[in-house]
Amino acid sequence: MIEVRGLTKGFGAARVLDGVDLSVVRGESLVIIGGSGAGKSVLLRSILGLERPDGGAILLGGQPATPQVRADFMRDFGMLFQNAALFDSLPVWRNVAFRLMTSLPRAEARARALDRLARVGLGPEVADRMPSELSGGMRKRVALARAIAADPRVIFFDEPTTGLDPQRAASINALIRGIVDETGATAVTITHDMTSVRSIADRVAMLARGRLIWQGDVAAMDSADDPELRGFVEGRPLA
Ligand SMILES: Nc1ncnc2c1ncn2[C@@H]1O[C@H](COP(=O)(O)OP(=O)(O)OP(=O)(O)O)[C@@H](O)[C@H]1O
Repeated sequence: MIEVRGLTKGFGAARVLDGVDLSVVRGESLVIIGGSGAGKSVLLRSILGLERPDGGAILLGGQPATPQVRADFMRDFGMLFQNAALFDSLPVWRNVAFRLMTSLPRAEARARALDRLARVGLGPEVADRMPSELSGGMRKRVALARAIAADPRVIFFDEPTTGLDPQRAASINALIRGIVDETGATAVTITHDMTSVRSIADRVAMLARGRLIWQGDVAAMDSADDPELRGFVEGRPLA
């Protein structure tokens, strides 16, 4: 579904990505972990075409990511941004239906929005409220409903649990896993929340020093002996 080959990207003298190789297989849930500043966002932004890599290649659905290939790919993708990124001037249902409004009549778009809100545990009474009237956890749910509004085949989750208490984080993790299982969508998540990793991932890739230093099934993570991965997973203080 997504293939990254030898990706490099630097800012000034700093080389953030130094030859990243990554394959995301259709239908899998891949979680990319790594410390703050490791380059997770730069990698995600490069895949999305928001960052211009210095070198390497990105393939989407097996084809080099030309503007046309990227445009086709983007038609089928959903994204949950770290800060929810809702439009403050639009009521909740319009936020959820945002991408549907051009292709569906208003009443159908609203019905779809209500369905997706129900899917993430929010009742119809939330639909006409403004984002500013919601708690952080509810805003994340609305953003999740928006991400799945158009039945995407690929969904990106950027730090989905940041700023949530452990129980609300657990419900977002469970929702994400449920959506991936039910829809068969391919999911790519970046996070440093190990609880998220264990709830969401089929496979884990760890980014450090500009490279993916470990990749494997989530079940293999705890028995892997890579010292950097061990330190991260166990939350050991940095030397
Ligand atoms: N536009 C930019 N200009 C200059 N430096 C940048 C830019 N974007 C990212 N960087 C640098 O690239 C490095 C990686 O940043 P990135 O945001 O990808 O890290 P991250 O792994 O997502 O971290 P976090 O977990 O804290 O969000 C950082 O050192 C950052 O300062």
